[in-house]
Amino acid sequence: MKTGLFGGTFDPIHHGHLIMAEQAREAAGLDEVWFIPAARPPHKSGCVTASAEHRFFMVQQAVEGVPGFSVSRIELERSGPSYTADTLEVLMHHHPEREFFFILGSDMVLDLPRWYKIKEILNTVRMIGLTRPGHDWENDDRLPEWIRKRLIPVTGGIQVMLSSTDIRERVRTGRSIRFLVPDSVRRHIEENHLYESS
Ligand SMILES: Nc1ncnc2c1ncn2[C@@H]1O[C@H](COP(=O)(O)OP(=O)(O)OP(=O)(O)O)[C@@H](O)[C@H]1O
Ligand SMILES: O=C(O)c1ccc[n+]([C@@H]2O[C@H](COP(=O)([O-])O)[C@@H](O)[C@H]2O)c1
Repeated sequence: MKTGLFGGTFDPIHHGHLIMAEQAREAAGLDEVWFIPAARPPHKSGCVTASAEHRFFMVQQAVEGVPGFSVSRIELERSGPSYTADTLEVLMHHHPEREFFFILGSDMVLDLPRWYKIKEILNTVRMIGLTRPGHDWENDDRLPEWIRKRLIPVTGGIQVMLSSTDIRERVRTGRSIRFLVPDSVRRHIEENHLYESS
């Protein structure tokens, strides 16, 4: 069974994430996509705003009732930085019958050389790299060949100019986030006064 793993901070999840997950699913013929909120994203320490539980809950709301999409608590139940290599090791151990793919946007593709145990990760899974406006990894010479050849590029699809940073900034300055995030996520943000102060 082909399973896409979509790791992220999801602070909060937005429609850009959902659209890219769907494009990855379609392009690589994935049977399932598991969203994996990072408890402590390795390269974002200090800039995560909502708690891991709030971020998990919002992802859960966003994927509820979507066939093939689900959310995993695996990184919330572990202490220390949420290294992808550690997550993959556990998942491969528990699900030897599955073929895993890791889904990421092009800004993160360019960050791959800095990841913990990146060689081991790329020996284990292939990565599905989706184009994010402003980050063109395919024409970027800085990306080494040994990483490039483990990437499945998804280009020419729908590109969404949305980021969690934009959403947080909109909430903080009292602007609308309607249609940028699922309604259930927007309600959770409002009811819990998330992102109202910087
Ligand atoms: N609009 C988008 N298009 C393509 N990829 C995206 C988009 N938004 C996020 N991603 C990808 O989703 C993954 C998780 O991203 P993350 O949860 O950090 O969201 P973000 O919008 O990048 O957040 P922030 O603005 O706080 O940095 C990363 O691989 C990132 O590249
Ligand atoms: O394992 C690493 O070294 C590593 C370094 C940076 C990011 N990641 C993972 O990449 C995913 C996207 O990260 P981010 O910071 O864009 O939310 C998320 O699952 C992170 O845990 C993983």
